[in-house]
Amino acid sequence: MATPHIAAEKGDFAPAVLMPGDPRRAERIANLLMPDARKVSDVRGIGAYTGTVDGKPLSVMASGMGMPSLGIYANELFSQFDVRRIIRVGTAGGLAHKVKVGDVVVALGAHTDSAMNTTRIPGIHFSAVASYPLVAAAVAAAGSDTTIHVAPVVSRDHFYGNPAEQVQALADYGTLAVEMEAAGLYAIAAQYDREALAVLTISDHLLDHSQDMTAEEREHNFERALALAVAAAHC
Ligand SMILES: O=P(O)(O)O[C@H]1O[C@H](CO)[C@@H](O)[C@H]1O
Ligand SMILES: O=c1cc[nH]c(=O)[nH]1
Repeated sequence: MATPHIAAEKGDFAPAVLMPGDPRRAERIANLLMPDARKVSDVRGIGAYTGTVDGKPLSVMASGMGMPSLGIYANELFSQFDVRRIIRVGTAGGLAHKVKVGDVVVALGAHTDSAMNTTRIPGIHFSAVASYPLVAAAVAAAGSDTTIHVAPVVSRDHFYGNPAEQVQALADYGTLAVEMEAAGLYAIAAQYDREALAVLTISDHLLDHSQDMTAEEREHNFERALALAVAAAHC
């Protein structure tokens, strides 16, 4: 049955959903992966597509930007459409010297400055972690590629204004990248006893902006991350 934000029926979604932030990237991914893709929802311009990859069902749907937006879609997909796993295919800013623009980060866990996870379990600082089988599948698909990293990221409520001392401290603690959704996704998956992973392409670097991707490149440059995401979706 349709929800306030998804105009589809239960069987319209595959058990695994790839979820970029950008609706245009979602359409591009669907066209790239699934010649048989059909649009199953388009509420608020957030297109959702379902088809098959190598005979296996897959859906692609954008989250919009930030945890509140992703939270709406993840909640509805897990609770109303029998979705079992969501794999975010996103962009992120590098915040440590060991990652470069164009590298891929498989987000093992996600620190956050958002209150959304603070209030989940009273008195507890919730740990937002990826699902191990999905991490393992993505790592296996990465092979020996040294530009693919497996590490914690930070999910922030603000895109602009990363305090320099916070960036340094996060890097000192092994955090490689900043984005805006993974911590929310991991927590919602845990809430529903489902699986989640974020595979992030580094689109810009907080310590050196000389190689930052343009808006168009951010829409297009995701193929390597996509291969890992599909491996996780179908593991
Ligand atoms: O490229 P996407 O997947 O949207 O991810 C990143 O880009 C957006 C900010 O430009 C935020 O959603 C952030 O998490
Ligand atoms: O949240 C984000 C996403 C991409 N790049 C950033 O610097 N921050």
